Amino acid sequence: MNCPKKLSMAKSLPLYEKLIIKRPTQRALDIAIFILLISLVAYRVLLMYNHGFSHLQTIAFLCEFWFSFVWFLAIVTRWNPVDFKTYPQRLLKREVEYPAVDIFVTTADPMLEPPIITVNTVLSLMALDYPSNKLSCYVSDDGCSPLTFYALNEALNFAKIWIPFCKKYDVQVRAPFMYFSTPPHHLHSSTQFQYDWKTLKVEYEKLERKIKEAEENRIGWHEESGIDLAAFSNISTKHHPSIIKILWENKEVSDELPHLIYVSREKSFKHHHHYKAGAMNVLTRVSGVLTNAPYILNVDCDMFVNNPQVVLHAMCVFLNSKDDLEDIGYVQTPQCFYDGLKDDPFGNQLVVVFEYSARGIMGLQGPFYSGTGCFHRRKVLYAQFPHHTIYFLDGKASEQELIKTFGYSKTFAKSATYAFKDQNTNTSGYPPKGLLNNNLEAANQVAGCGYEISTSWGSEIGWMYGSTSEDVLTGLVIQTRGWRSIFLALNPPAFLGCAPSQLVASLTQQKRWASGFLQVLLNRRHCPIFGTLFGKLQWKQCAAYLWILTWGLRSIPELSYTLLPPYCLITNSSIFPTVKERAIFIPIFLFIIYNFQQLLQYKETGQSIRAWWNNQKMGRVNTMCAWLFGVWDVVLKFLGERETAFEVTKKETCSEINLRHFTFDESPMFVLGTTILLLQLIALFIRLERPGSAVLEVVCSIWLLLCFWPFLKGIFMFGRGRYGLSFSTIYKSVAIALLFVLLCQTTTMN
Ligand SMILES: O=c1ccn([C@@H]2O[C@H](COP(=O)(O)OP(=O)(O)O[C@H]3O[C@H](CO)[C@@H](O)[C@H](O)[C@H]3O)[C@@H](O)[C@H]2O)c(=O)[nH]1
Ligand SMILES: [Mn+2]
Repeated sequence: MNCPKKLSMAKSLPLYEKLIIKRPTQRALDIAIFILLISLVAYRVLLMYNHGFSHLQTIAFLCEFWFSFVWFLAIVTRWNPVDFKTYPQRLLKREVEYPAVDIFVTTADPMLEPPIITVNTVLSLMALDYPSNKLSCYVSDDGCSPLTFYALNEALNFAKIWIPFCKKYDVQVRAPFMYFSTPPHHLHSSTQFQYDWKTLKVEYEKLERKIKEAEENRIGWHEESGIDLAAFSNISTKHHPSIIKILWENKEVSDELPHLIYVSREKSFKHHHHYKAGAMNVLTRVSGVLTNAPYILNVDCDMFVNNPQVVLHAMCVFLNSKDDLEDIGYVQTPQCFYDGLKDDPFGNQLVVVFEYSARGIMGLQGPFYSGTGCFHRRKVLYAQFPHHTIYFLDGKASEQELIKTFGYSKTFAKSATYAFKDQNTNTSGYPPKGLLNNNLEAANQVAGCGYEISTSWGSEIGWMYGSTSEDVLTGLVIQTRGWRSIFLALNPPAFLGCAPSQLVASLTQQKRWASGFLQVLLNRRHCPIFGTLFGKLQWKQCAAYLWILTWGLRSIPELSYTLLPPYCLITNSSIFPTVKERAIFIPIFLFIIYNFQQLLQYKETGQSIRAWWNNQKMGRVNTMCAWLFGVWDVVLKFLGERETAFEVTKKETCSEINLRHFTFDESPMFVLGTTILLLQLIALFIRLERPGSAVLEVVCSIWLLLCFWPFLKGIFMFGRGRYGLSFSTIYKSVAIALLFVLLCQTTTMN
């Protein structure tokens, strides 16, 4: 950073501050729940001590012990909530040279991720409030699609009028589809504005139409487009050479357009491409030889910029003070969603998780890396340690060492040594001026699919391989080296994305996360426990990682616990204290206080009671259906049966979203959900026929029935397309439920 001496940094105001949030009620409730959980566990122990061993009690004991453990982790995670406030105005006053930022956007499939969505993301990024000559936008296209390429080209033409418009009128939402979805709010201000607004809207609609027509594959669009699509002809998306095209080069003018580069990495049947992590590593290298900015911002193709000042905010953290110990590795913004369905019917907007758990983690070593909306220091991705103490490779590393780590490209090795150098001499990246057009050859080389063989990519440097949640794994590795991170919850939110708007997509995403997390937990090289024992991961941070990484595993105790009430009702036994026992208050209070706390959290975050109920219901469905299958995927992988694939989430433009109903398909996840529902029905029916003393068991069963109610609707909607469950799902579920009843009866006979 070229900071003039006269401007004494020490005296100037800080660029960001940490604010402690006090939540005494939440803490008290957390503790109360923990004490009740422990009491329940103690109750089981005493019971078995007095009445001897019982299978039923042992299962309950194990489950409740596990719930207490997870609750403990949750308390540690959210005990110290904090907030960070950044002051970009102060940064603007300091006469500093802004560092360059390389922006990465990933897209993988033009069918699941319509190009118009990607185009909007790219347009919003190119229009960021930051000197354009310091920004380079790289788009990775794993679908190697001429359509995406064409859409980007068209978008570029539109960008030439869109970006000046945004800057002139200080537009807040810079994704055109969003901007034009509402009438301009100062339409009446000036005739010039009205005129510009209308012109831009017409132009945007033209762009939309062109992309749509190409999508519908109107004959001749290839030729008519006037764009050279030869590189895309006669290739398979899974097997093709790398295609790198510089769509726009900024000629060092700060109010022009930023660089725009299209990258489709080489793919071959012989080499594993490692999904998103692989794409990110290619982008890291390609940008390394072309622009080599000291900071990297990455966003998914569906996350547009909602706060154009976000880069300035992030720089407030990175450039705060020269005297600061440089130990902040990345700055993460929360995943917020636009046009979320009312009352969060599929429980995937994660508002409460972000407000409570993420804020808590902010008070520890810092947020997990969550894959999108994150700024990294480049050298952090090259495995450097904080505080300039130890370099993964010191500045004097031999060429051989560099090549062994970073691969055979000499151009890249050289660029990496620049990245390691002090930030002070490296504000605009290497080479300091312009895009190195001559380096396209090197760029193609480092985008090759065999480039990483026997290098450290994916194991020590870059994005880590081995988990479909590459984001959490990569963040863990960084924090294990001692880096801290900072969470930037801006208002308005920095980025807005699109949450899956249908049940199947949502469950698939949950399944992938659960299996990805488990893969991190079981990773021999980098797991949080080793990170704390042998690395620099703080123990509380380790607890927070364990809290999230055990998501998938939670399905097993939860499913077992769910089977207990129907088992009791069918066999006329009991698992909870009876009305006559004073201990009955433990589960009752637990139930009341827990749900009260949840409700309070939904209220505090401005959500409805309905949203609470939907989330609590979907919590059960996600855990027992999606997460269980996530675990199953990992088991299969261990048995060598199959590779866990990264299934891309389907993105829909908001106009398509009108479904609040559950929709089903043939997935075995639905068999499980339906079986759980049927079991509760059977159990309650039996109980009606033969009243007994078990009361809480009945309550639990009814509660579960309500949670799985959409499946009952699914049965009734049988035969009505995707709103109903399929015949095969229903008969499989009936068979399993009957088998369970039969098993219950045989165990009682013995
Ligand atoms: O082979 C692949 C597969 C995916 N992607 C991209 O990865 C991103 C995330 O994929 P998506 O299907 O949207 O997954 P989500 O579950 O919505 O993503 C969340 O979870 C992922 C890890 O599970 C993180 O990587 C993401 O950043 C985070 O938003 C998208 O931009 C994809 O285009 C690729 O580039 N190549
Ligand atoms: Mn996504």
